[in-house]
Amino acid sequence: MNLLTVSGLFTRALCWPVFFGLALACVAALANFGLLFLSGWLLAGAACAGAAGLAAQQAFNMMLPATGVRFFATLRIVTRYLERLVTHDASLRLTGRLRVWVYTKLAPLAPAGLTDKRGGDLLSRFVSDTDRVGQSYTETFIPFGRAILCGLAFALISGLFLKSAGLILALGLLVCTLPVLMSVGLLSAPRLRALTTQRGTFQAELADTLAGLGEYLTLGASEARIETLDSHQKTLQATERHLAALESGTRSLMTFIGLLTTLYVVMLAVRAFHQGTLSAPEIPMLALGCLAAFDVTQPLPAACQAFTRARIAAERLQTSCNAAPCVPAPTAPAPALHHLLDLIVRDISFRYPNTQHWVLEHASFTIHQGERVALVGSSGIGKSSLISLLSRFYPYQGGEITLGGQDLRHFSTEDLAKTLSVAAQDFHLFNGTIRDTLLLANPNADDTQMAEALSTVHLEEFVQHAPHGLDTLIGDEGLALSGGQARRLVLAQALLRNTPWLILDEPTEGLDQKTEYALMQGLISARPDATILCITHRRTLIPFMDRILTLAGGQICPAEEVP
Ligand SMILES: Nc1ncnc2c1ncn2[C@@H]1O[C@H](COP(=O)(O)OP(=O)(O)OP(=O)(O)O)[C@@H](O)[C@H]1O
Repeated sequence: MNLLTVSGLFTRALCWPVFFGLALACVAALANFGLLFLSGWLLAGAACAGAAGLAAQQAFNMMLPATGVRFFATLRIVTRYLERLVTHDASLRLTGRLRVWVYTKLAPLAPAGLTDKRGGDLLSRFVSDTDRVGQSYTETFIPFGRAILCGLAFALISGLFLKSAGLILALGLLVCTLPVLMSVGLLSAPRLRALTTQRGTFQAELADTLAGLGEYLTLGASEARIETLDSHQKTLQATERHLAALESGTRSLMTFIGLLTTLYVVMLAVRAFHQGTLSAPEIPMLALGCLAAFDVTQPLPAACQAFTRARIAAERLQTSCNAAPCVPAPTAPAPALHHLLDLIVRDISFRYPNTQHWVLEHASFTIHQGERVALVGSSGIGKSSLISLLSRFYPYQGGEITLGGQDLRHFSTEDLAKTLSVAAQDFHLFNGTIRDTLLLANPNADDTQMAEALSTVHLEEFVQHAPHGLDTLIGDEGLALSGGQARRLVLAQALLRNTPWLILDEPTEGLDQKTEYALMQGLISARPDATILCITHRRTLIPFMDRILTLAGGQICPAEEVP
């Protein structure tokens, strides 16, 4: 994606508002020019008539130009207001569409494609970069479009009164827009690129710091962390200062060019007056018109920097969004499943992307529908990795997995989620209420179903005593819950989804033996027909299972002849 392909989003959705905004911006600039142009003529005309005696004073028509001045003043206010309204609305809508587009590109990359990215940096790309690209139309297209169109119109209008003045004005505007802006563009580009990287790093560091604040405090590393953040901030500020100095310096240079041009126009006008080709009131009229004309060049240095920022942001979004998903989405719709949802893993080999170590090597096993199977094995042997494969988070390099007679590769993760519920070991709880958390798993669940699921995982009493019952906030990552309560809430989510398969990764970790026993009993009586694959290190869970599979050396023991 670059700014041109973003214009695909732009042309489809927002073509008219943006062009309407440009038209309004041009009318506002023309009204400003007309106001000063006419005011200059009116004041000088009135002064000349006053000096020429009573007859001239009475002959001078004050009303018509004064009405014109009022008209231009009102038009300028109204069109400026409307322009802001239309262009900001267009910009916000474009940013919104861009964010949806970026989300649809990023979502299929998770989780495998995002493991090497920092959360804060991704957030910065998702929020700031989309903002920059979304606003590029109003921050760059409008000022440049207005400067070109109105610059031409101002030169033409001035040229109608004095040809040479029109030419000089056009030349002055051209010098302002071309060489000056090109140099500011070239000088700013490396700093803007550095600024984007520095800001991304700063936001990533800040996000990490906030997420791990507790750990930094307990490890006594908070001071060092603050110093790191402070130094990042100072670097950012230095780059921003440099860019601001460049922008204001350019604006001053443009003002200077504007004044020189005006001075030259005045000299030309005075000469024309002496030659009798221009009236006296037309001299200040051309001078003020010339000054007003340079108003449209003032936003251009900022627009130039905004364009470079947007281009860099578009490149960064392109890098993030154009990565191919680690697990390609199936091209055909989800296949029809057999009545029996047997899982057959045949000769599977798997290693993580960019690693050499095989986690699974020619592993085979079968789990029939309705079975309850424990998966055991030493820490780090690959049990959770196997679950990730079943959830289609990672691709496997060899072998075949079928579920209900269909190749797992033909399912999207969304289709698979209708059959499998996974209560993972490294679960994530969003900040919200207990109700929000449960509704996330099943948006149609009513209070009775939620109460049943909570009772099965032995959280009913906890929720009853919680300050706001189901509407109690659980905090970031379930911070307001104990480890065991958080895990049981995740189990309640899995139960509420009511899928035929339940995959539980260490479901009773952090629970005392009595609660563990009661929970497993409750779970099995709540879902007697569910097929359960349960990863566990705990011997106490084994009696609840029909059989045990052991993962060792990348293979499943006992080795099975898989059909
Ligand atoms: N995203 C990843 N990228 C690269 N290697 C990984 C990744 N996740 C896990 N691993 C590696 O794969 C191996 C298996 O890890 P896995 O989490 O599946 O083990 P486990 O059997 O579930 O361990 P535990 O019982 O401690 O939870 C480990 O060596 C681990 O370092």
